Amino acid sequence: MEITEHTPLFETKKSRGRLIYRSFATSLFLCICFVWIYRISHIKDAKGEHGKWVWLGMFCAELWFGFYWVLTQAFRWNLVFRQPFTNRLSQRYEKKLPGVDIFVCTADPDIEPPKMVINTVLSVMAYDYPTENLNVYLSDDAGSQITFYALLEASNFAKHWIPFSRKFKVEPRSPAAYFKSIVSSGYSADSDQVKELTAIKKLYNEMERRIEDATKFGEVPKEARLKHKGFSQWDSYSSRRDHDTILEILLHKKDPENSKDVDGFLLPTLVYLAREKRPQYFHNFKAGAMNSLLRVSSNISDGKIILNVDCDMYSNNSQSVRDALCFFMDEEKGHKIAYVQFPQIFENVTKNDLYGSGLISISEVEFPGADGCGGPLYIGSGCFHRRESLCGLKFSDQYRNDWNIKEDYQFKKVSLKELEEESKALASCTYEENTLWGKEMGLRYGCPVEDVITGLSIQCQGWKSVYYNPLRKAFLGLAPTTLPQTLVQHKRWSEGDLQILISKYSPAWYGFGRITLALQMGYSIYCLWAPSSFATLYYSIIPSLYLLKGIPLFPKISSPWFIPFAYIIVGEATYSLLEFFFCGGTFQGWWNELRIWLYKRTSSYLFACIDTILKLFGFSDLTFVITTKVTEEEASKRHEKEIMEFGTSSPMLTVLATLALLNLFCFLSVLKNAVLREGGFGICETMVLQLLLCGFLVLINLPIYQALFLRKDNGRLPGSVAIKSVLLALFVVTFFSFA
Ligand SMILES: O=c1ccn([C@@H]2O[C@H](COP(=O)(O)OP(=O)(O)O[C@H]3O[C@H](CO)[C@@H](O)[C@H](O)[C@H]3O)[C@@H](O)[C@H]2O)c(=O)[nH]1
Ligand SMILES: [Mn+2]
Repeated sequence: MEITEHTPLFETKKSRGRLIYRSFATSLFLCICFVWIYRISHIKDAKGEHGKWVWLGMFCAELWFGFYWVLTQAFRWNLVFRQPFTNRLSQRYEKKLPGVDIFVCTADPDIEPPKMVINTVLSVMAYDYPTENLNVYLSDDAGSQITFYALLEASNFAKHWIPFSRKFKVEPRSPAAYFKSIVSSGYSADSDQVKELTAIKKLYNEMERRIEDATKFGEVPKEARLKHKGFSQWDSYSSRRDHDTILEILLHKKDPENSKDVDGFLLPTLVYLAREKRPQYFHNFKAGAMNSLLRVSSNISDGKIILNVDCDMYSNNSQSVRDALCFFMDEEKGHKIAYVQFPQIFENVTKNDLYGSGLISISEVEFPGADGCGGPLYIGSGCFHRRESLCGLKFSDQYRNDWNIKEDYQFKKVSLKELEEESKALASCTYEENTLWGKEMGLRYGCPVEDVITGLSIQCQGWKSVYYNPLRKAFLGLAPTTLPQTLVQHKRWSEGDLQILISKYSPAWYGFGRITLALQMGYSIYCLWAPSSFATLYYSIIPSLYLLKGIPLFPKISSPWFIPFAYIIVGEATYSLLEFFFCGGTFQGWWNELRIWLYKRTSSYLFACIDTILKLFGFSDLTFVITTKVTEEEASKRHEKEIMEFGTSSPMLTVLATLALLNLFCFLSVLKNAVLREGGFGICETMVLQLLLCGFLVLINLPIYQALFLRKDNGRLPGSVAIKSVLLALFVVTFFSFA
C-alpha cells in the first residue's frame, strides 16, 4: 500500500457538554434504583392478595422503564458530528470519480402520484456530478403505464432542466420544489435568468399538465403511445401482480443522439424497471425491488456507489453525492465504511409537529449518538451504499478501495437492445431461486423494515457506517398527515424492529462480539419499541383505577421515597424539553411529541406485538402498508391548522379513545368526591402522584375528547368509535368500582 500524506476528506467532532449530561444521567439512574428498592421493600405493605399483584405489576413496569431508559443512554453518551471537505475531494479526484447508481422506488400511482415521482427523479438526475458517472433507475412495483409515460416526459424535460440548473446553480433541483421556492422567496435576478426561467417554467407546466391529465383519465395519450416503442411491453400485461419484466433504457450513452441535453452534454443514464410479478411468487416489497435493481444496474452501469431514495424524497442539496463520497474515498478510513445515512426530513411537517413525524430527537441526537458507537442504522431512503458491502462482501483488514471499472465490463460491446434483454432476465421472479439473494446478498427478506435488518447484518460483517446531517438538508420527503396513517406506519416499523430482535440477526445475540455493546443496546431501543407497550398500558390504566378506589400506589408527599419519583419526573421532563429545544422544536411540539409517544405505545406497538405473536404461530402474513403521499383538500387544511385528523374507525383508535375516557371518568369522579366529601382534598397529600398521572393523561388526551364529542368536521372520531369506547370505558370503571 502506498503511503499517503493526504489531508483527510472528512473530520469527526465530539459534542460538547457531555460531562454535564453524563452526571445528570448518573443521578437519574440512582433515582431509578431507589424507585426499584422502594417497590421491592414495600410490597409487603400492599393491601390484600390483589394488592400484591398490582404492586408487582407496578414493579415490573418500573423495571421495564428503567431498563429501557438505560438502553436509550447508549445513543446519548457519545455524540459525534461529521464534516466532509468536498473541495479536497474535487482537487484530488475530480477526474476519477466513481460511478453512482441511484434507485428511486415507487409502488402505487394512486397514492404516489407520477408527477411527484418524476420530480424526485429529476432532482437526482441534476446532482452536481459528472453526468457520465450518474445513473438513475426508477423501480415501479405497480408496473404503471402512466408512471412510465411520466418518466418518458421527464427524460425529455431533463434535456432542458439539467443545463438550466447547472448554469444557474439552482437549489433545490426538483423542478416543482424549485418553482415553489422562488415564488415564496420573491425571486429577483438578472434578466437573462428571468427569461430562461420563464421558458423552462412554461415547459414544466405543459409537461405537468400532460402527466396530470394522463393520471386523471388513467390513460396515456395515443400519440405518445404510438411514438415510443416502450409501451408495447404492456401488451402482455394483465395486472399489477401479474406481468413480465418491463425494462426500458430511456437515456444511455450508447444512444448519444437521444441522450444529450440542449447544450450537447451527455445526460445521466435513465432506466425504467418494473420487475416481473406473478401471483405465485412472493415479491418481498421494497427489498425485492431493491435487489432487482441491484442486479439490473450491475449489468447496465455497475456504479460502485448506490443511493436509494423513496419516490417522495427528492434531493434538496445538489452536493450530497460529493458529500457522501468524501466518506467513502477518504484514504485512511474510507475503506471501512459500508454506508452513509442521511436523515429523513419531512417537508410537510407543521410547526408544532402534531404527529411527531419529524422524529427530530432521532435525527439530531440518537443518530449522532449511534455514529459515536460504530455507525447509524440503515433506515432506507437517503442512504449511500458501497455496492460490494450491500451485495454481501464481508469486511477484511486487507480490503482497500478500488474505484476502477471492471475491465470486462468496460469492453462490453452489446447493443442497447441486447443490454435491455440481458437485464430483463435479471429481474425475473425465478432468478433468486436457490441463490443467496435476500439472505446474504442484497437487502434481507422477511422483515417489514428490510433496511434496518440489512444495515445490522452489514455492520455485523465488520463494516462501519457514517451519519451525516448537513445544514442544507439533503433529502425532503412527505410524512403521514393523519393520526391513523401515522399509527399504521409506526406499527409496521415497530413490528419490523421486534421481528429483528427475534430473528437470526438479533442485535442481542447475533450482534454479540460483532458490534459494540453500545450499538447492541442502541439497536434494542428500536427493537423493543413494541414490547414497551405493555408497561405503558399498565401505567396508564392501573394507577388511575386505583385512584378511583382510593388505594395509593406511590409514596406520600411527606415520605422520603417521594424524592426519587419527583426527581425522575422533573428531571426527565426538563431534560426532554431541553433536548427538544436543542433539536429545534417548540414547547407545543414537545407536548405533541409526548402525546404521540403515548399513542404509539398504547396502540401501534400493542398491535405490532399481537401481530408478531400471530405471525410466530403462522396466523398472519407479512404485509407492507404503503404510506399515502396525497391528502384530500379539507384534511390538508386541518393539517395546516394542526387539528388532529382521525376520520376513520379502526381498532387502534378505539383503544386510544377508550383509554382516554377511562382516565377522564376516573379523574372526574375523584374530583367530584374531593369536592363533595369532607376532607376530600386529603387525597392531594396521600395520592398526589396518582392524581398527577391521571390528570396528565386527561390533559394530553384533550384532542380525543374534542374529536369524540365536540367536532363536526370529517376529521372527528366516527360515532361508532364514540359508542364503543364510552361503553367499554364505563364498563371497566363500573366493574372495577364494585369488584
Ligand atoms: O412493495 C413495495 C412497497 C413499497 N415500496 C416503496 O418503498 C418506499 C417506502 O414506502 P413508504 O410507504 O413511503 O414507507 P415509509 O414508512 O414512509 O418508509 C420508511 O420506512 C421504510 C421501511 O419500512 C423504508 O424502506 C423507507 O426508506 C423509509 O423512508 C416507497 O418509495 C414505496 O414506493 C416498493 O417499492 N415496493
Ligand atoms: Mn415514506
